[in-house]
Amino acid sequence: MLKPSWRRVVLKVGSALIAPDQDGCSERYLRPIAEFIQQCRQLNREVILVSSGSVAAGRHHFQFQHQRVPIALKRAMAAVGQTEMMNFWSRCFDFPCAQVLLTHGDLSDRVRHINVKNTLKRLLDHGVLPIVNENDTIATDELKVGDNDNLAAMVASVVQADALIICSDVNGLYTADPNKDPAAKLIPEVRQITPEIYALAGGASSRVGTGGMRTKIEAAEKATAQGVDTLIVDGHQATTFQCLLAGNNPGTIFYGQKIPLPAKKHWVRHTLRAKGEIWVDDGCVDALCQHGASLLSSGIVRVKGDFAPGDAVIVRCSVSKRSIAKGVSRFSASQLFSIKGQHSEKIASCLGFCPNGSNAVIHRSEMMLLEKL
Ligand SMILES: Nc1ncnc2c1ncn2[C@@H]1O[C@H](COP(=O)(O)OP(=O)(O)O)[C@@H](O)[C@H]1O
Ligand SMILES: N[C@@H](CCC(=O)OP(=O)(O)O)C(=O)O
Repeated sequence: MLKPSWRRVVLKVGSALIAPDQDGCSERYLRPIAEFIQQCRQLNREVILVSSGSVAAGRHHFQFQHQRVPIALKRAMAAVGQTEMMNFWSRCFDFPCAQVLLTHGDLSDRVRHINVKNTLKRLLDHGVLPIVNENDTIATDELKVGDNDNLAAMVASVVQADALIICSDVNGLYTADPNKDPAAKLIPEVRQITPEIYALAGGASSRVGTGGMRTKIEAAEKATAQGVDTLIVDGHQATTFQCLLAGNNPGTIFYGQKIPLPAKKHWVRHTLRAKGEIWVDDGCVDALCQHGASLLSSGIVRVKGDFAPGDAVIVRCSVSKRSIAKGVSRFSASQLFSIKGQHSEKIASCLGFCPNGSNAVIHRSEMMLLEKL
């Protein structure tokens, strides 16, 4: 479904397509995908490829039979598999390819985020195909995104893509995992991602897949919030790509929201990870939810976690215990311990200084109310 309005597309290719037999990269599925990329470019569409498969492609170099691979070995597999995968893609094209390896930290740090954005833009401007993957060789649990569906959605947001196409081993979202339930039915269109949609998702069934359907729905939620149409399609079938080029939907499409979130709020909501919690009283919940106010110290009753100024936190109602909002705290956890419950004018005397010249603990421009209360 290559809409005329889609000028920039992020294409995500899963491990099961890159190395289906875990015996190095296989041409079997990659040729039609490479042709699709070429055709998109001929139609003046910009493509950013997010390619999984470094671990699956590198696995055959290591004598290891068990299904659960220790993390140090996985990193080594990724190191060797990543070069094989890049070589493979490069051989498919007569234009240059660029390897872009990212971790979550590269996207959550504002300066690095802008560097990634500028680099991707330069590559596209010069006709180079960016090929993105997680930097699995160095990524730790804390640093990594963890799956390439979410990574692709974050990349789609960074490059302000119009569409995200997730090529998987299944042709879309079904009412249940079709590998387990033969009666499961394909859902061709999703307009709103609700808890009921999440409830349909099961895990990965292939030996090499990471997130299953859940991470694809998470990716669709991230991308559609910024107005990016998101498709899940079957990358095994060459007909999928003919169908896309003919302007048809071969799988499931999640429609981009008509009113996209502003970029900064999207980044707070969908890229930053919360490092702690600020619990607030009922009056404060009312001010945030009903009046769109900034969070002030007077409404804070409890602070959890160890966070620094500039870190994201979850705001919780101390009565209902529900998560109300996510935002960037302008104060550290230890500073908030000193000023919680105090009126804003007391901040300077409590702390001995006013850290940033502002009284708001979380400014409303850096706070997102959470829809799923
Ligand atoms: N509701 C569902 N609809 C479709 N597939 C589902 C669903 N729930 C779980 N799955 C599983 O998700 C798998 C795709 O995820 P995954 O193996 O991680 O693929 P990839 O490597 O492409 O990221 C499918 O093969 C399927 O078994
Ligand atoms: N970054 C990892 C892949 C992670 C991942 O999400 O895999 P997949 O579910 O196959 O898209 C790798 O290159 O092996």
